Amino acid sequence: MTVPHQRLSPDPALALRGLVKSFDAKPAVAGIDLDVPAGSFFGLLGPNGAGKTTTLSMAVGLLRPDAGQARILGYDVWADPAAAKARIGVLPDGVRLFDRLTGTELLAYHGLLRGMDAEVVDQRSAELLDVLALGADNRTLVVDYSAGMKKKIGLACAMLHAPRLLVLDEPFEAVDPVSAALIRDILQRYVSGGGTVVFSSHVMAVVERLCSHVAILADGTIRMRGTLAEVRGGRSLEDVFVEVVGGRTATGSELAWL
Ligand SMILES: Nc1ncnc2c1ncn2[C@@H]1O[C@H](COP(=O)(O)OP(=O)(O)OP(=O)(O)O)[C@@H](O)[C@H]1O
Repeated sequence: MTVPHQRLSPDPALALRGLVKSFDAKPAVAGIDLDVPAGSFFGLLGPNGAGKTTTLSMAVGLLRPDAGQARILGYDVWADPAAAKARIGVLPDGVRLFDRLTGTELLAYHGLLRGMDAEVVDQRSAELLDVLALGADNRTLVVDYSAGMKKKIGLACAMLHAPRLLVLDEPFEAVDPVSAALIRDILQRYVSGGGTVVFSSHVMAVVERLCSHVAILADGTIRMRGTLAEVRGGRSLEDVFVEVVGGRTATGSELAWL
């Protein structure tokens, strides 16, 4: 099932202009312009090393670009970081968390850092832990969580302050199918309520199922973008993806020694 386009407003939730980033003179992102419509469920696809994490990190103010601009709901991420960051929730790559805390403590820390009322934090964090099946009274430290549980607590931290835009780096990676279905459901409801989600993924089925819009990245540039239907053009997303990124097919003679 694809999600219908929801209440798209004319101002993009996220606007990237001319983003460029190199590491040791090697371009990782080579000039990206992208508008993510407000109310959309936006999937960023690309092979390993395409520049997805680098792009999203620059988009949310975690990594300074060599050139270019990122605006979140009209606020420049680098010129007006407080206003921009107040409006987003981010699940970064690798989810670096203060992990010597329980889930409840970590959420309290995030909520209070954002200036939220302690009672609201308590009530929302209990609800998030419950909905994400992490257990509101779980005394396990986050450092001892499984990879999938860490993803889920990272997502809870990103959602706690009810941001208008969620930017999620591979939210479904390492997550079991039951939890993935749960996360899909939560995100679909969030978008139905007017929120915007941008996420990177390698899982075509998830992107096909959830996204209203898709962009395919390769070698630090956007190769294709549009609504899901436009990008697919009546084919499977996987076929389009492989064609766009120039997939290599095995001849059968490789690894003969194996
Ligand atoms: N901190 C860094 N230092 C040096 N090179 C980096 C750094 N971060 C990313 N790169 C390089 O930039 C390129 C893009 O990496 P990036 O992590 O953005 O890709 P990605 O599309 O997210 O890949 P994946 O799907 O494997 O997570 C790669 O060639 C990577 O090696």
